[in-house]
Amino acid sequence: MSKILELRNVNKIYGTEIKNQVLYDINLSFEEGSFNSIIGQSGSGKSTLLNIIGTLDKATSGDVYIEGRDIKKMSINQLADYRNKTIGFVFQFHYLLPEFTALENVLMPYRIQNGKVSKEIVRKAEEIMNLVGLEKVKNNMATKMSGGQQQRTAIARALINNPRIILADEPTGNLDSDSTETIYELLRNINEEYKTTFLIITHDRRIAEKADRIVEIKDGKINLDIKK
Ligand SMILES: Nc1ncnc2c1ncn2[C@@H]1O[C@H](COP(=O)(O)OP(=O)(O)OP(=O)(O)O)[C@@H](O)[C@H]1O
Repeated sequence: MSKILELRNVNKIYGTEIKNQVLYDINLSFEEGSFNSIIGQSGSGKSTLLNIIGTLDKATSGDVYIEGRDIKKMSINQLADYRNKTIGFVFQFHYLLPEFTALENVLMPYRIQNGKVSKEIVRKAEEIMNLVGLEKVKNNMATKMSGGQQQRTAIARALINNPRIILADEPTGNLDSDSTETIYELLRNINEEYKTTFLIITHDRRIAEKADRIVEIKDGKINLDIKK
């Protein structure tokens, strides 16, 4: 397997006058197609780490390589392209657009990237929605679905552009334990079917232990790194 992500000596400091160092010299790499969980107490720096990998935030120092490319050397356009094509994001709060249907929400990243959608891409969106068990509610307004259905819509949306990496920040944080299990099985299936690399932040140790690797962040440092 090859490395799809690598962080070298990544530090993050927030603030200019009052400095708050949140990440200390993080060195980590992730194999293509691996299923990883990131755990740690609230405030330990998990989201900051994921946001840096997703280029939503910048490291104060250190290097991040994605598919072997140094993200510091990418232009703004290349970075936007990378965010859209290589990465799929899933957040605790799914940020679906309420005035659109589930299907239209799933199509949105494609529309943003390409301007318009073809029949083919609508078919693909429908296939993904079938995969995540949304065939019956695909034309419902986003607000007229259950929490679990909304989260599955967000997962389908993250998949539409065939990302190589999915970054998920507490994707089941607001769901009950049955829906949590279902969503994790779904993410695992996607990982196995498409060999998509997953980095998932979770508070739930039970869920974390199902991953191939558990990285624990404590006070901005890697405290544990367990590979199975
Ligand atoms: N944009 C920001 N500006 C300033 N400080 C921030 C910012 N984002 C996060 N922090 C600080 O960085 C630290 C780490 O936050 P982060 O969100 O990465 O933690 P976390 O482990 O994801 O926590 P949680 O599990 O509660 O989501 C916290 O002390 C937080 O206050």
